[in-house]
Amino acid sequence: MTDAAPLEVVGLSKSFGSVKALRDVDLTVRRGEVHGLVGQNGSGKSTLVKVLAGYHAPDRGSVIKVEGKDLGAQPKLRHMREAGIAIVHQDFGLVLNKSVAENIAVGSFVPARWSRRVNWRREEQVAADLLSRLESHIDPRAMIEDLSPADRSIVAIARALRNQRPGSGVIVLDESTRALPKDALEDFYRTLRGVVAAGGSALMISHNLEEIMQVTDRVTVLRDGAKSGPTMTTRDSSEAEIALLMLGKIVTQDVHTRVNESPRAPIQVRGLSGRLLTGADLTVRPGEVLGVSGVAGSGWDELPYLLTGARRASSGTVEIDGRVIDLSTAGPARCIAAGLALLPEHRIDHGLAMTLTVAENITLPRVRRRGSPWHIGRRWQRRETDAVLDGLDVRPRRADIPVGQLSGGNQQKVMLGKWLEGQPELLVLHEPTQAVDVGAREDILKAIAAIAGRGVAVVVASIQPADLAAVCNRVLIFHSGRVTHELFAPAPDDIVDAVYGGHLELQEG
Ligand SMILES: Nc1ncnc2c1ncn2[C@@H]1O[C@H](COP(=O)(O)OP(=O)(O)OP(=O)(O)O)[C@@H](O)[C@H]1O
Repeated sequence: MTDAAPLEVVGLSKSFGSVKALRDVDLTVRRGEVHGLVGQNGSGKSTLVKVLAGYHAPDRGSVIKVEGKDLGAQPKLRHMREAGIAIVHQDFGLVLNKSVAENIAVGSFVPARWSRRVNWRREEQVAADLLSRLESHIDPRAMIEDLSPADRSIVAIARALRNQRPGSGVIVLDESTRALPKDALEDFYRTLRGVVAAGGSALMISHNLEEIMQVTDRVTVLRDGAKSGPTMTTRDSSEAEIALLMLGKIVTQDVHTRVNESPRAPIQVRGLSGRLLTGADLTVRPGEVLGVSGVAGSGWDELPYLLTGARRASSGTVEIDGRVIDLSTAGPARCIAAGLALLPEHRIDHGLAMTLTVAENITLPRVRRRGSPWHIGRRWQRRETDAVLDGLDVRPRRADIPVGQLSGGNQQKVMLGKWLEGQPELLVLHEPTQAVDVGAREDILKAIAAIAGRGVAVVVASIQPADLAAVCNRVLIFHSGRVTHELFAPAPDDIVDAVYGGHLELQEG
């Protein structure tokens, strides 16, 4: 082992045409540390990860050293991997219908020289050894889909360690914990601490400043592609100080935006069943923000899709203004026509058309109604687009570029903006503040309250207790496919208790 840092980046720049995504960034990850990397949406974090993954070539003059070795001008994925840089992506990137050993082996297994066969017994042993290094007893033959979220996260770390010698290498955690429920986070953090205690290192990218404070040893802040202030020792700084360096302004993390409900007839959902939900009944009033949450596998996260026709329900109806829609037969088109709108969790696959422009994405739901077969009409499109770009501070403020060129958080704002400009009867949002920085989170929560204030019934499905507490008039908690708790204007701790505590009775309103 050398005295050199496991990772040292010097003068790293990356341009996309005229956009300078990274400007002269210096960053050193020390041995045995968890190094936090934070920044506003669009500040260059993903670009830095993609350079470290060998996906983007950095601009000329940038230097990347691993264990003191300069990786040259255009390091590729293979060079990064061999040098011991491993990326753990959001949602872990595991193949659900493959085994633990197969997932750990992906991209790394060595087929036999002549037969080209993979020796799966050997791969299972490799997986077992890695897992035992992490003090885990997960069966290498188990299918990923049968594992808990906590165990999946440990498999992802084991896979990252596969090409690293003990006591060296850097695991890059690219918002890896975003979708992890609270009860799985402790296991993940414990495993990570074990890795760095054994001399490994980690670079953790996260929008969750509470997590950054809890887990990291030092933290670097990016702003507009450049370093904002020197790298700080985490315990000598604070969330407020980091947020100020990120955004250049003070933000209230404790947002409170609940609105008053309208007296109009409520939307009634009856007997909604799917793969996990079993006969859910719920009522949402126009102007109300209703939260839904629960542990993994309890059905709460299926509800947004069943309720909006994005996934066919096995049974269930929704009644809006006296019209009853059978959710076991109605598809998305009928549901949209009836005023049901969905902001899905996976924006790339389900929420946005990546090659269409920002303006086209924002106005898409209303093109048919507002335009004609001969003429779409640019003026209303420009008005709606400007309202979203300004209201949610989308950066860069460009209507004409493909939405795929925006950073993840800015894409999230566009996807939300698409529905904010309409007037659906019921807006269902799944993890609406994912991928956004603390400043944008405040803007998004206020925007949700504002649309409810216009008389729209809103459902927010989330595992973030602070988000639910900030905007919801009421929160339903699911266990085993059923509603077990109904909380009125709850505090975040009430939600955590109801999700992870014992089964309480339905609270009185
Ligand atoms: N392929 C690309 N073409 C053009 N511009 C790009 C491309 N990829 C990123 N950018 C721009 O580079 C800048 C940095 O984006 P990046 O995705 O690195 O930000 P980020 O800090 O990861 O943001 P977020 O927190 O929202 O994920 C943004 O202005 C973005 O629009």
